[in-house]
Amino acid sequence: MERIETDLLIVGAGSGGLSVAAGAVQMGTRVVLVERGEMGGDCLNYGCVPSKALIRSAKAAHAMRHADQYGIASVAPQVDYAAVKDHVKGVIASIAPHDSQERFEGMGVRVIRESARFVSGDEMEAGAHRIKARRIVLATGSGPFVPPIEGLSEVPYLTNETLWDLRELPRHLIVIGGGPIGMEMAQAHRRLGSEVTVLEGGTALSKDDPELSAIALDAVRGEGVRIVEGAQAARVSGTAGALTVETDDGQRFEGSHILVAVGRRANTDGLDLDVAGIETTKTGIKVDDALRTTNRKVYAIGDAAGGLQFTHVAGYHAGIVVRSAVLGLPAKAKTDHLPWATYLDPELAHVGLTEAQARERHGESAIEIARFDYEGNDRAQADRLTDGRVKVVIRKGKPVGASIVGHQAGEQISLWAFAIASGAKMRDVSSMVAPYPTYGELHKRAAGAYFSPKLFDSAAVKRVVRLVQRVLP
Ligand SMILES: Cc1cc2nc3c(=O)[nH]c(=O)nc-3n(C[C@H](O)[C@H](O)[C@H](O)COP(=O)(O)OP(=O)(O)OC[C@H]3O[C@@H](n4cnc5c(N)ncnc54)[C@H](O)[C@@H]3O)c2cc1C
Ligand SMILES: NC(=O)c1ccc[n+]([C@@H]2O[C@H](COP(=O)([O-])OP(=O)(O)OC[C@H]3O[C@@H](n4cnc5c(N)ncnc54)[C@H](O)[C@@H]3O)[C@@H](O)[C@H]2O)c1
Repeated sequence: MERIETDLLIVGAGSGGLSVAAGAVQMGTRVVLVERGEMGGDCLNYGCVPSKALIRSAKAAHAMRHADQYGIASVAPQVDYAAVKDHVKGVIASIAPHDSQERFEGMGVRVIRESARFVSGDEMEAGAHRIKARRIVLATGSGPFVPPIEGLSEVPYLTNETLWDLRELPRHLIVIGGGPIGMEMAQAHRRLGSEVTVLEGGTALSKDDPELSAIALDAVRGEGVRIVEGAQAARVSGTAGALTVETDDGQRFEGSHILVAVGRRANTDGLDLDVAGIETTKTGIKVDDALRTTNRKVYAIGDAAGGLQFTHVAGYHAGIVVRSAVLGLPAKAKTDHLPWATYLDPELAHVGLTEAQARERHGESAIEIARFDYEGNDRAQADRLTDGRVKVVIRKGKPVGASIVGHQAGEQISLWAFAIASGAKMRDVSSMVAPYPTYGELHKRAAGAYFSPKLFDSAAVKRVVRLVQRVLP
C-alpha cells in the first residue's frame, strides 16, 4: 500500500473535479485526483457532449427535409445511424485531450485511476493507495436512476450510458421520462427517422415555465413525437425489438427499444461515507451553502451534491471550493443566477425565478412580466424561425428571472444571466444597442415592452411632453 499525503484529494474527474484540480494545482496546492472510470465524467462521455453531437446530426437531417422553405428542394435524408454514432464518438475524441490524464499530470496533478472510499475522516483508499488529505472534494457525479418498474430488469433497455453504443436506428423508441434527457433524445431520434413515443408520469419539462415549455413541446409534437403525459410506466414486457410498456392506468405502448430517462441518482455507493461522518439527503450528499458536508474537511460539488445538475453548475461549485479550500476565503453557493438550457428545437432556456416562483416569493402585486415574441424580430423572420418568446420576470425594475423559448435560446439566456448576476436594471438592458438584425435585439425589445406602457399609456408623461413642446425654442 502506497501512503500519500496531500493538501487536496478530489474524487471524480468530471466537470466539477477537473475544474477544482486545474484551479488548485495552478495556485500551488498539492492535488491528488482519483477517477474510477473515464476522464471527463458524464458530460464528456455519456451526457452533454454526445447528446449535443447527436442533436447536430438530427438538425442536419431536419434541415434537408425542410429546405424548400428557403427555395431549395427538400430531400429525404439518408440517415446512417452508425455513421452518426461515429460522428458522436469523434466529437468526444476531439474534446478528450482537454480532460485527459496526461494534461492533468502535465499540470502537476497526481492522477490515480481507481475507485476511492473513506477509511477515516480524512483518509481514503484507492486501489493500492492510502491518501491522507487536509481537504477532500467529492465530485462523484450521478448515474441514471433506474426505477423499480416491474419486468424492466428482464428486458434490454437503454440509458444515457448505453445509448451511444447502439449502432442501429431504433424502429420505434419508447422514452420513459419527459425531462430534458428524454425530450432531447426523443426529438433527435424522430428527426433521424425513428418513430418515438414519450411516456411522462407527470408533465413534460416540468422544471421550466409551462407557458414557454408548451411552445417547445408543441413543436416537438408537430414533428411527430407522441408525448403522453400522466402516463406513469408501471410494467415492461417482451423481448429485444418487440417491447411493451404498460402504464399504471392500463394503457399499453409497443416499441422496439426503451430509453429510461427518469432522473438521476448521486454516485455515493461504495464511498463508505458513514466512516467519515458524511450524511446524505434524498437527492445526494448533504451540504451547507459553502458546499461543506457534515464532515468539515470534506466538500461535495456538482451532481453529487444533489442540487441543480448541470456541467456549468459543477464548474461554478468548483470555483466556490477553490476559494474556500485553497485560498481559505469565505464563499457561498447561490442558485438564483444559474441558467440552464434544454437543447430542443426550439431551444428552451431559463435563469432565476419563474413567474410562479417570483409571485410566491415576493407577492402577486410585486411582480411584473414583460414578453417579446420572435415574430417581431427581423432576423427570426429572415431565418423563418419565428416560433419563440422571451419572457422576463421583473421586481422593482430589476429582472429576477427570464425564460426564452426559440432559436439560440441557450445562447441568448446569457444576457439575462449576466443582468441578474450583476444586479442590472431593466433600464440597463433597454439602453443596450444590439446590432441589427440579430436575435440579441429580442432582449432590448422585451425591456422596451416593459417600459412602453409606462411611457406611452401615461397621462403624466403626455402632460410633461406637451409642456416641453410649448417651451422648446
Ligand atoms: C444525457 C445527458 C445530457 C446532459 N446534457 C447537459 C447539457 O447539455 N448541459 C449541461 O450543463 N449539463 C448536461 N448534463 C448534466 C451534466 O452531464 C452533469 O451535470 C455533469 O456531468 C456533472 O458533473 P460532475 O463533475 O458533478 O459529475 P461527473 O461529470 O459525472 O463526474 C463524476 C466522476 O466521478 C467518478 N466517480 C464516481 N464515484 C467515484 C469513486 N468512488 N471513485 C473514483 N471516481 C468516482 C465517475 O466515474 C465520474 O467520472 C447532461 C447529462 C446527461 C446524462
Ligand atoms: N440540456 C441540459 O442541460 C440537460 C440535458 C439532459 C439532462 N440534463 C440534466 O440531467 C438531469 C436529469 O434529466 P432527466 O430527464 O433524466 O430527469 P428529470 O428528473 O428532469 O425528468 C425525469 C422525468 O421522468 C418522469 N418519470 C419518473 N418516473 C417515471 C415513470 N415511471 N414513468 C414515466 N415518467 C416518469 C418524471 O415525472 C420527470 O418528468 C436534468 O435535470 C438536468 O439537470 C441537462
